Amino acid sequence: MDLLIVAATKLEIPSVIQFSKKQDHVDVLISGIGGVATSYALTKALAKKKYDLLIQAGIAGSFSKEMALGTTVVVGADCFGDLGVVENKERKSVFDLHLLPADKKPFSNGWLVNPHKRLLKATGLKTVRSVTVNEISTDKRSIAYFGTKLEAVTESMEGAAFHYVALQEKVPFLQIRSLSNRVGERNKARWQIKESVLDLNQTVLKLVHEIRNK
Ligand SMILES: O=C(O)c1cccc(C(=O)CC[C@H]2O[C@@H](n3cnc4c(=O)[nH]cnc43)[C@H](O)[C@@H]2O)c1
Repeated sequence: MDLLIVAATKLEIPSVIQFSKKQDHVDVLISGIGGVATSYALTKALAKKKYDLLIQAGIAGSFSKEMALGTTVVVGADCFGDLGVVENKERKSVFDLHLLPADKKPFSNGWLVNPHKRLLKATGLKTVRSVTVNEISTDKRSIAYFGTKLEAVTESMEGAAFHYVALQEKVPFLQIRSLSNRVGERNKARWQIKESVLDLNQTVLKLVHEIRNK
């Protein structure tokens, strides 16, 4: 099984990188931060080589007040959270604006849904919704919109781009995210980057072993 592990930065997957160096069938792609960099790097990688599974691994902001930082989750559905307009203090998506039909492939009701339910279940992780943004959310209205209205648990800057390319290219995929901070918390002293990176790497490595031994 040929596996590609994608991360925005090297800092997020140090142990996975070390592990992949000793493996013939595990490649790592450091895509860069953001959706554009991720789409470009992943599309290029998939044009060069056929993969059986793609795993995106990264840290993320959390909208949940209950889940502990350092917890790792799997993303069942992602969306481009800030693709649209804020008009009279109200956020509207490109689907609300009727610029794009909400069910136009690869979207399902505006979401980029992971259809590989068995894979999601096999992770043993909590499956959550996530939003992808270009601008990290800091204001209360955006946080309430994404966390309460869209019921997202995590926020990243790459997830939806990863889902979009994987769905379009019809390659099975998993997006694994570890909660490093509460969305809106800009004091990095209150982030738990070390803990989330550790849990993320342990989780991804365990998952890779399990998938390959099936
Ligand atoms: O400073 C460090 O030591 C360090 C270690 C690992 C990763 C980083 C990053 O800056 C990763 C950036 C990456 O993280 C995602 N992220 C994390 N929190 C949020 C958030 O609240 N809202 C949106 N995205 C978030 C994002 O995907 C970034 O690409 C630093």
